[in-house]
Amino acid sequence: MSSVKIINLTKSFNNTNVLKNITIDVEEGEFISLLGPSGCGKSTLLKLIAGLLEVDSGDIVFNNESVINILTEKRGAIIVFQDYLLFPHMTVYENIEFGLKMKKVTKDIRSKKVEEILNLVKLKEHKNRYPSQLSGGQQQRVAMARALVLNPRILLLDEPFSNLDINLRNEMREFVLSIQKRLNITTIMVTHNKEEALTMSNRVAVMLDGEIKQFDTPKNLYENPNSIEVANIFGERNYIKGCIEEGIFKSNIISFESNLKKDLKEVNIMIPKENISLYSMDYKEGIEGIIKRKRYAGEKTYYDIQVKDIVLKAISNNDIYKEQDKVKIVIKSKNTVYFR
Ligand SMILES: Nc1ncnc2c1ncn2[C@@H]1O[C@H](COP(=O)(O)OP(=O)(O)OP(=O)(O)O)[C@@H](O)[C@H]1O
Repeated sequence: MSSVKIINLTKSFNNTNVLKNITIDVEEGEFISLLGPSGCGKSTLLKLIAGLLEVDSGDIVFNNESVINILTEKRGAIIVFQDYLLFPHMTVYENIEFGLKMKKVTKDIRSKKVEEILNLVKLKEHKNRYPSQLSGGQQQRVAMARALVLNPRILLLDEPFSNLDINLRNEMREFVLSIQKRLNITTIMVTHNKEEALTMSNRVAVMLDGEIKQFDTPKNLYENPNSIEVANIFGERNYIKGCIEEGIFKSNIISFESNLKKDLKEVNIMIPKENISLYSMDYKEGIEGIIKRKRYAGEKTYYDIQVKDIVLKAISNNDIYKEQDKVKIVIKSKNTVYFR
C-alpha cells in the first residue's frame, strides 16, 4: 500500500495538451475514481501513474518518494485493463503465475502465491481452464488476480466493468470492493459511469478536458458541485435564474429565504429533479405547470413540466399524470446550491 501524490502533472501528444496541471492526493488504502467523459485524459493519467508513459512536467510521488524515474516494473502500480488482456494460450493458473515468473520468483513461492490468490478471487476450481472457457466475470477475476499476485502498492483499474452486463457489473463492483478493503490497497479507478464512481469511491475526481474540476466525496460532489459543468456530470438538474435581495432569493417561479446572504443581481440556483414534487390541481400549495413530456421507467417516472417560461425536470414515484395534464408543483429549496 502507498499514498499517491500527483503534482502539477502535464502531458501532451502532438502538441495537444491532454493533461493540464493535474494535482491530486490519494491516501493510503483509499479508493478513488477518475470520472469524466471519453477523451478527457483519464486513461492517460492512469498510464502515467503506472509508468507506461513519461510525464512532460510535474511529479508523481508514492509514499513521499518521486517515482517518475522509476521503471514500470519496479514502481508497483499495476493497471487492470478494460479488456483484461489475458493470454489466450495460458490457463488461469499460468496467467496468474506469469508476472511472478517474469520477476524470477522461485517455483515454490509462485505456487503458494498463485494458490492464495486463486482462493481470494474464488477461481480455484477453474485454474486449469483457458480464458475462452470462462465467463466475463470470471475473466475479470483472473485479470484482478494477475495484478494482485504481484502485491502492488497501487491498483489501477481502467473501466473495469464496462464489458460486463448490468447484473454481473453490480456483483463485480461488490467483489472488487471487498478485496480492496480486505487488502487495504490504494486504488484508482477510471470510469465514465457516475453511479459506479459514487457508489464505490471514498472520493471522486471529476475530469473534464484534461483538468480536475473537483475532487471530493461522492456526497459533496452530488449535493455541492462547485460549477454547473460538474453538476451536469451527475445528471440533469434544473437551474432557475433569479436574484438575491435582502436575504431573499427571488425569481418568477419561486422565492424563499436564501442561505446566501449577499445581495446578487443575477444568480442561478440548482434544483435536483428529486426536489420537485407533483400534486393534483386541487392541492392548496405550489405553482401551476403543464406536463409536456412523460417517460415511464419502472421504479420512477420522469416528467418535463412547463412552468411559466421554463421547463423543469422532475422524477417521481407516481406515474398517474399524463402529458398535457395541469399539475401543481412544489419545489424543495433546502440546501440550495447557487451559481453565479
Ligand atoms: N499515445 C497517444 N498518442 C496521441 N494521442 C493520444 C495518445 N493517447 C491518448 N491520446 C489522446 O489523448 C486524449 C485523452 O485520451 P485518454 O485515453 O486518456 O482519454 P479517456 O478519458 O481515458 O477516454 P476513454 O474514456 O475514451 O478511454 C484523447 O484525445 C486521445 O486521442
